[in-house]
Amino acid sequence: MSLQVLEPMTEKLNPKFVEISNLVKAYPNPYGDDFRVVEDFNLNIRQGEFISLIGHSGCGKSTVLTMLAGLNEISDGGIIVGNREIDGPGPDRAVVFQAPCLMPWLSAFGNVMLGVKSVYPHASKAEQKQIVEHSLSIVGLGDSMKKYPKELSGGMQQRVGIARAIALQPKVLLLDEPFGRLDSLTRMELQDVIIDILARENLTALIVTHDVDEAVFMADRCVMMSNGPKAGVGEIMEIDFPRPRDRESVFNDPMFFQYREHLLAFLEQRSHIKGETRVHTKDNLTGYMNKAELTNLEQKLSVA
Ligand SMILES: Nc1ncnc2c1ncn2[C@@H]1O[C@H](COP(=O)(O)OP(=O)(O)OP(=O)(O)O)[C@@H](O)[C@H]1O
Repeated sequence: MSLQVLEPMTEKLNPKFVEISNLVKAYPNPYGDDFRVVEDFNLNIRQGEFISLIGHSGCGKSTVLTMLAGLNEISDGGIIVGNREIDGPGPDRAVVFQAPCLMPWLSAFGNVMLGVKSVYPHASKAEQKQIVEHSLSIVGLGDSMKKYPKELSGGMQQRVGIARAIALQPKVLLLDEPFGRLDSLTRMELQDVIIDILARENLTALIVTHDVDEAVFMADRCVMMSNGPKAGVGEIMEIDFPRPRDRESVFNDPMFFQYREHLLAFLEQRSHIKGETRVHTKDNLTGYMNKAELTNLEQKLSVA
């Protein structure tokens, strides 16, 4: 069964499936003027593309994601998803947060069903059940549907969170540090789950992450945000690894080292600069360091 049964996608291969234009988020401050967290943030996302959004803590990554989700009011500028300007949350966009926040009195099946019923109230009971079961199976919980959150590990709970999101059959999947609380093995497993789902369902996705390896491994483009306030897109780096991606060959590819080095160099050196967005392909990457400098920098960033 395909998750597109109820609502077939019509905007295939749209190069500007998501258009974020001159986006601003400003909060009023006690002095009567605005604290502009994000300003002139511009980004177009292709249908089916996977974007990773990376930047220093507090620069405004989650702010951009929640505005795209429709959960945070847009102060200025706008966001178009599939030819429609967004003005609030909608089933075309689903979010997976760091904590899955499951209803403790409902089973995994019940938690996923909750969203399906509200988004597809007119689908038959059999169709709703089929969507829930399918979503739980593709995240690897086919045998644990009847379990309650307290009977599930942190990783399994996050799988339910992912199933709940994809069961809504969104066009855009938004991931806000979804693996931040998980151990590295579970994190890798869930990265693979997400990559598989996106390939299968042709979903467009954006992940906010602090993990440079994750940003490179998962994405088609890494978008690096400049430091706030007034944060915007500092640089964009295209990741030229074929899909489907195989973890071992990606991590052993010399380009992987160069991509992550470039991201780290941005975080260290350029993230305060705001101006014209620089776009990098594998042929024009800059900012290389030698291995010792890189190790030094990684240690510094992990302490910060
Ligand atoms: N309701 C609010 N009122 C005022 N300022 C806010 C509000 N919500 C967020 N901010 C500010 O917006 C800025 C960006 O926050 P945001 O959570 O988007 O950053 P982030 O890059 O996702 O951070 P992190 O990586 O640490 O999660 C921060 O300086 C934060 O203090």
